[in-house]
Amino acid sequence: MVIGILEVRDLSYSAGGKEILSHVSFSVKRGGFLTVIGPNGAGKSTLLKCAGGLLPYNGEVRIDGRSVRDMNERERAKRVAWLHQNGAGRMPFTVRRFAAMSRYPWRPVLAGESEADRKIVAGALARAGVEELAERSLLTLSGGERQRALLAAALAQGTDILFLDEPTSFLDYRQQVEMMALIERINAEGMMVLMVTHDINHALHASGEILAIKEGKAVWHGETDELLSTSALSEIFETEFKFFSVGGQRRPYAAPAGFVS
Ligand SMILES: Nc1ncnc2c1ncn2[C@@H]1O[C@H](COP(=O)(O)OP(=O)(O)OP(=O)(O)O)[C@@H](O)[C@H]1O
Repeated sequence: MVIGILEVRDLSYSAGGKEILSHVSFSVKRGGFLTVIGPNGAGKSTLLKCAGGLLPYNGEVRIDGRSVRDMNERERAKRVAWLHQNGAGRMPFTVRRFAAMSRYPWRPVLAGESEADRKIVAGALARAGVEELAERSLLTLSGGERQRALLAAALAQGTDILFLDEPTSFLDYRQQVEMMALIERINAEGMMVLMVTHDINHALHASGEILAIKEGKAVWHGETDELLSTSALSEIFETEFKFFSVGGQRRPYAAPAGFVS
């Protein structure tokens, strides 16, 4: 059996007198790409927050066999970088400064930026294509620029796991294409990705595996190709889906039948 870099076993979470996640289990291998899909309010973001150790949970989450519960914040930040939904992009820092701040788990407390930090930050800005924005304030960036700047900061953090919560929300089509291409490139370079998205086509085209959550329970988990050959997608979203093959594309596109005239 292949042991994943990220192992989630029997994960449950309750809040406000309600069970929001119920006994969810999955694992993601080193360098893998798993996307979590499901209807509004299914528990997807909560799942990400629990798996990243940001919320208290029942069950077990392990990274390379070590319980996330036993890690302090710096230890977790050495392993998992985040792009949060409506993330921290409204802070009054330049893109370079913000990316430099994300080196903190690797620095002794109160230590300044080292030459190695500066090189890593420069590399991250280049990988995310935001070198030209380096001295711009995050407050002045468009939505797409801000997402790339935040991704650069996540890369500068130097982790091998990336959590993405709706990375393309509020982006126009060109920015979505560029963002997803960047995420796929980062994954191809070896970063494990756990992504939540409402865009089923981003899930189908970028990820190796898909996990569907509904009312806090895992209702489907498998390789992305398997999802294309069943009625699972229609059942998950309770609306019929149709698939369209497009020349040159590895996988078909999916659309709710109600959208297709
Ligand atoms: N602290 C809390 N107290 C009460 N209810 C909560 C709390 N946190 C989350 N919930 C509820 O849990 C459910 C799951 O929320 P979550 O944000 O994880 O869903 P989601 O699948 O990411 O939704 P969406 O797709 O709409 O973003 C929602 O009904 C939400 O209101």
